[in-house]
Amino acid sequence: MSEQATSTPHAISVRGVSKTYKGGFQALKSVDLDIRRGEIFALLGPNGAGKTTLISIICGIVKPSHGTVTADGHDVLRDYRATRMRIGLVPQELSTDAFETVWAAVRFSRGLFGRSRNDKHIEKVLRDLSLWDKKDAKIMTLSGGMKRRVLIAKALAHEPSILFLDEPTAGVDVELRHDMWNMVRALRDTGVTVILTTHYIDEAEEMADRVGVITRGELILVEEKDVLMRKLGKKQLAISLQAPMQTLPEGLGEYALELADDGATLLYTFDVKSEDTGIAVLLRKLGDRGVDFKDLHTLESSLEDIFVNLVRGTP
Ligand SMILES: Nc1ncnc2c1ncn2[C@@H]1O[C@H](COP(=O)(O)OP(=O)(O)OP(=O)(O)O)[C@@H](O)[C@H]1O
Repeated sequence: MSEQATSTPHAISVRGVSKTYKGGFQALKSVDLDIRRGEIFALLGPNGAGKTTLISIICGIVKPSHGTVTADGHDVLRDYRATRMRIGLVPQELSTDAFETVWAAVRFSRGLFGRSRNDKHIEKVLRDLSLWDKKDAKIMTLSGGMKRRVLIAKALAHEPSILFLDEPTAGVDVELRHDMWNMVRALRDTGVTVILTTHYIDEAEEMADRVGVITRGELILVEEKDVLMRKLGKKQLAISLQAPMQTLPEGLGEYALELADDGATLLYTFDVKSEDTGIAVLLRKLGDRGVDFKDLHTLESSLEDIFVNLVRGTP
């Protein structure tokens, strides 16, 4: 998809960024990436792929070996204070200011980025994150889920326009995950650009406008989520057989068929884009060969299937 020409710069622009750590390990290899203003961008990748390294470089915390990063058109290293003020970062680790109250910790975070005191804003952030009734509680007394909310509140205290969430729902229960997703969507609706890293593909499938896949330090794909699902998604017809089969029926080599469920199901993979799926003829040919079935249904691949194939290098 072509980038729309606009006079305003992208929220984030990464150009030719590589990172080799001391000791010689190359964690990133010439990454180029533009994050559009107001989108939710999910960065997916297996363990050790380079996600945290990339985020840390974008936030100006880690220095790239090569390349440049701009936030709202400002270089993140040369103009660190100006860019850091625009960026909120919710790190993976839980907060360490255990003895602070929620209110004090969040208010302090605002000051760190040179913003003047604004108790009204802090109150709004705490209310939006359902933390208001915990404002005087010491952080150590909160549940894990509440501590995560405090991390988000701290990241939002200085009114950033770009928010990074590094594995926002790692290890949280299902209910809290859904709350998080709603919070992130609500933020996007207020105009905040959101970049999240995740291991959970359903999280990206649920929330992201665009998806980037990083593996072994290379950004191998950036795509609109819907386009990705259409382009790389497969559809399958699952044919439940009356009698299980050990081998595929003869003479149907032109069809992408495989047996599943110990031979009780015949799976036919067809092209989503093609006009003619070939299903009608296949079913007739199966009938001609005496293959009876009791049920038919279609299956669509998930983002997870697509991701696994991409990372394995067999899209
Ligand atoms: N300070 C460092 N010095 C040397 N190697 C490092 C350093 N930080 C990270 N690495 C290595 O760089 C690679 C990428 O790490 P990174 O944390 O960016 O991956 P990740 O995609 O965020 O992984 P995870 O999902 O496990 O958090 C890993 O192999 C890691 O061991």
